[in-house]
Amino acid sequence: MKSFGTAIILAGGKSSRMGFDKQFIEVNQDRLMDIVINKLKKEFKEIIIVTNKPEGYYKNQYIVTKDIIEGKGPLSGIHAGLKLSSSRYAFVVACDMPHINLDYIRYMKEFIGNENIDGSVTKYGELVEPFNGFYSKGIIENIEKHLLNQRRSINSLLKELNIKYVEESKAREFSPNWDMFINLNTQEDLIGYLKKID
Ligand SMILES: Nc1nc2c(ncn2[C@@H]2O[C@H](COP(=O)(O)OP(=O)(O)OP(=O)(O)O)[C@@H](O)[C@H]2O)c(=O)[nH]1
Ligand SMILES: [Mg+2]
Repeated sequence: MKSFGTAIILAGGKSSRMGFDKQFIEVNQDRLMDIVINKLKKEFKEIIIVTNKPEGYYKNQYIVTKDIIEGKGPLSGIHAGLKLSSSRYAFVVACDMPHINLDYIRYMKEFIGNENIDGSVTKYGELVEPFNGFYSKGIIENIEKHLLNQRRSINSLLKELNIKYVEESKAREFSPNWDMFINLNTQEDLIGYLKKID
């Protein structure tokens, strides 16, 4: 089994704050998702999209799948993605995070190395950034138990697992303004992003 050959993109949310489906946002006629996918392809052989609209994708370039435990938020997506992953650790990102940082991804791979952990994510003050992180295929059952107990929080699950944390100061060396963790929740977020890339 490969160690780090897989990236999972979560695209099964309701986009309630954005008001239209975030997975199909277009930037200069390209789908934002395609920009994300094309960057990830440089570092990952296997791309898995976990979506609630599989019909919206061409399936020859990547794996397209749906939640198995539906309607429980991002952990549902991580769960379905890990099930199909052929790698020991999968990189997990949200469909609305445009600033994929390949240098940071490479750093995280080395940081994990051969260690036997449940995942690796980045600290942010007292909080953690659950995306732009690596998760082990070994936590599938942990996620199932968590969701069956009606617990949806990734952060509360992480507290129960063996996670290796990257310090915020280290991550800031790669992304001083924290861009690589920015996600587009609202139309204001999207407008701000479009202005910046102009
Ligand atoms: N597969 C899957 N992905 C999800 C689910 N809920 C959220 N996501 C994804 O997780 C990421 C982070 O979620 P949010 O930023 O809260 O997105 P969202 O839930 O669509 O947006 P809001 O409705 O505004 O909260 C996004 O990439 C979502 O597409 C889900 O139930 N299943
Ligand atoms: Mg949400």
